[in-house]
Amino acid sequence: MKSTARTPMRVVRTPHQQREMRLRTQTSSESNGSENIPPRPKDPVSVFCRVRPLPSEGDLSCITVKNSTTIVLTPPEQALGNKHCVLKETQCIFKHVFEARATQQEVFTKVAQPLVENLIRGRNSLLFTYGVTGSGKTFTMTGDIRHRGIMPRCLDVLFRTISDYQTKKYVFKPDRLNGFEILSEADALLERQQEMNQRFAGGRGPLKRKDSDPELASQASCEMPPLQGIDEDNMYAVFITYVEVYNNSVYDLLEDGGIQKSLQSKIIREDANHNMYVHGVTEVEIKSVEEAIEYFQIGQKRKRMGHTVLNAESSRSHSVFNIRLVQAPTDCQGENVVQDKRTITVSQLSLVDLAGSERSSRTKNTGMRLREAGNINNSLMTLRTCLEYLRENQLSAGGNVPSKKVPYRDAKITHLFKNYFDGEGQVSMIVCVNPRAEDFEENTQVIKFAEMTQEVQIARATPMKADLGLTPGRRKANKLFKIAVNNLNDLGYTDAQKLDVDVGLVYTLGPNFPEYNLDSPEAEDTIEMLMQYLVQRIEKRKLLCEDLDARLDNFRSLLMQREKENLSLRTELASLKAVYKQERDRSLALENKIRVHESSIDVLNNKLGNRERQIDDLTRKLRDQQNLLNKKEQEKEHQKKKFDSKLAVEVDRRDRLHELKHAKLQNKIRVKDEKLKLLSNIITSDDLALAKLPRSRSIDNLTEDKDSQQAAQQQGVSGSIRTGTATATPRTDVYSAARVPRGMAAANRRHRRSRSAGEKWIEHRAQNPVPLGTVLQPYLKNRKSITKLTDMKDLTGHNANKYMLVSQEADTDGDVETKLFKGNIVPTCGGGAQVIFDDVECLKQKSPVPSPNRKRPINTDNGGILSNIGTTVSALSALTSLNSANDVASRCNVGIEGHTVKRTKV
Ligand SMILES: Nc1ncnc2c1ncn2[C@@H]1O[C@H](COP(=O)(O)OP(=O)(O)OP(=O)(O)O)[C@@H](O)[C@H]1O
Repeated sequence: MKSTARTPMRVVRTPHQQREMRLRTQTSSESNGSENIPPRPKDPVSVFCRVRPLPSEGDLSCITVKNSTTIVLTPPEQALGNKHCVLKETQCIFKHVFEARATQQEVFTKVAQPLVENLIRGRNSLLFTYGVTGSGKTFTMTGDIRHRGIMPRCLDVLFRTISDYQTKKYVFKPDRLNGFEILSEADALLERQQEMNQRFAGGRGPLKRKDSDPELASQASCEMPPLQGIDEDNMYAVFITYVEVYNNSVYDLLEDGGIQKSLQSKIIREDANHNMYVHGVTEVEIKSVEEAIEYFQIGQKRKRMGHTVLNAESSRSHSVFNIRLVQAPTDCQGENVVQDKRTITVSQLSLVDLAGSERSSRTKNTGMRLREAGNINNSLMTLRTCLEYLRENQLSAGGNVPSKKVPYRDAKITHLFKNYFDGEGQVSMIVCVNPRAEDFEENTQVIKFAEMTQEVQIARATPMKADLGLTPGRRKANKLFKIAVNNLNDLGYTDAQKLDVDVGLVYTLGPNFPEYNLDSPEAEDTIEMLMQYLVQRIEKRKLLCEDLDARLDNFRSLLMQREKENLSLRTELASLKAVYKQERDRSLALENKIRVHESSIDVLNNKLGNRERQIDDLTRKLRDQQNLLNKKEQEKEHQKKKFDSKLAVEVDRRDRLHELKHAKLQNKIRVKDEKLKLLSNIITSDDLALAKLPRSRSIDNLTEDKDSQQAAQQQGVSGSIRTGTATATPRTDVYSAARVPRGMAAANRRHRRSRSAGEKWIEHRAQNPVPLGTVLQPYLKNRKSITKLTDMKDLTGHNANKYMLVSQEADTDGDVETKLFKGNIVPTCGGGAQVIFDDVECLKQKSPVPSPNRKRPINTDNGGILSNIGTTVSALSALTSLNSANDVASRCNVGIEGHTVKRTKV
């Protein structure tokens, strides 16, 4: 188990954030005019001058090194003793002047070593060599096998310094945006394996180098002491890029994939920290100086091949060799890099070997060479212009003169180093001069430019380290712990290797830790004490391990038991799963069936719906038919009623006719009987003569009366009644006056009542009359209803003086006609009574169902219920039919005849 960091982490700002804050602070202070915040420290460009030895001993020198900082330029004429020379001697001062005898080591120590120290401390630096062709720029920067230049020495001293603090390969990985990301140990291991596979497969990958190249080894070995100032708690990795700027195009010299690809021009971009970089450049992680030199040589080779293809010269291009140092703090155990990208610090040392700066007129170049020279001059002129503008801007800062825009982008080489001049870092320049007289003029130009450059101020880079609040010296403690473990292992404590690193224990042992070095006596004491503690720890660990083993055995047996149970459960589970599968299949099949049935149910439901709709339609039709049938039935019933009433009327009429005939025959018989009686009386009477005439007359009259009455009845009731009414009275009067005892009973006038006196009615009507149901009803205040008039008492027994015969008839149209025959009951002298009709009322009730054959009466405003009331007797004769008259007459006759019969008996 690895312990976690005990010290709480502080909020850490990345270098970029720190730089941004610093720039912001500076901007605000400048804009506010505040003088509280001190201005950023600036250093001038460090310009060194190196004078190479004269190419040949016979050459005339025009440069004299006066002291370590000053040279004197002497015109060649003057050097030859020409007293009239126009040009004067010029004296130039530099930071340091290396005379011809100066060694590569001296140059490195003075110029490049501080830059490597900057690199280790996380600062950026730029070093470029400037001078005419053949002045020793490449010699100074690269050197040869025997005289190693600045670049290999930088790499050598760098690797010597960081050798114990290097990460494994691919822990830091370029993100192709000029930044880096941190891979975990596992990912880094995977990358390493892939690289190895590629190497064995012989495919694309890093260089395939020989393990020991004596030439390289000699070039790499400088035997310089490591530099101071390294952070021992950090882990480091070195990356290199090598590009060439030729004809204002940038080429990647380390790009894999053949010369054609290497000759593809790259573009320059700005990263998140405002640093310029070549986009897509090959960035190689190197772990030793030999590896770096080997890559450099590969680059050189590609450069030469490219120049052959392009028919160019090596001195016509600018070479940029970048050394990038990536560092990040280790974790609290000092073991691995903290997996936080923000903690990474990247510093860069750019070593630039510029092309020769001679004029084309002197070199007498033409064509291609002239164009090259033009480009070179242009880029160098741009460099010169940029530095001049920078100097002018810095000199006029705070004044009223507006600052000039520095034309970095006019040339690729200035564009690439824009951030050094504009931002921060350290810039150094070595002006290489060939002291021969022929180069006097160019040297003068170069030296003038170099002098001017010294006046350019560059902001000093401040070291930017991510402070995570971790204990310093943790890596040293880790190392001490591992030394102690190794020692114990050598002494036979094999368990010591199993101990986890405990840096806290190391801290507790030494009072001055971590000030002392690993090879100091204090460190040895610490290791001794550490070993003792670790021995105790190992013993305790052993005990604990034994206990753990016992527990493990127990646990194992328990585990085996559980495993067995698990196995049986698994078997059971498998069988259950099989059952479950079957059940699931069955359920799926059932579900499918259900789906099928559901769909068929849907179909049936649809059909049912259709059928129900059809049933509804048919029911509606049936109801219509039923209604039609009912109507027809009603009509039929109506017709039936109509015919029934007709039939009843007909039957009634026949019956009445029959009765009339019967009555007629009886009358005839009676008349004959009376005649016979009279005749017998006559025959038997003594006073035949006296009695003969009146009797015969009386009989004749009676006979005539009967006959005329019957005739009248045959002709019509109304006529008979009218006749009766008109004629009967005088005839009765005659009887009452002359023959009251034996003739027809005369009306007793004394019993006649006035109309104003109380009337008592005999209402003679059928047994079940048709109800009138009308509003207007005959008003009879005091009445007695009878249905038959069979006896005299029916007429006289109720003290009635009014008689009303109610007759109801239905005609063929279904109308009901009700007739009220009204008369006075007049007592006769013989004790009988006679009815004298004096009024007829006719009530006609129209059928509500009109007959299809019947024409509506014109006057039907009152619903045809009551058409006429109180018609007179004279009008009645015109309105009533023969049949009804017969009926009334026959019924009236009953009363009359009854009286007659009685009278006869009396
Ligand atoms: N300080 C020196 N000591 C000894 N030899 C030197 C020195 N400087 C240069 N030379 C020699 O001079 C020759 C030309 O030097 P070099 O190629 O470095 O010049 P250069 O300025 O790089 O030329 P170019 O601009 O063409 O690249 C080389 O053979 C080199 O060995």
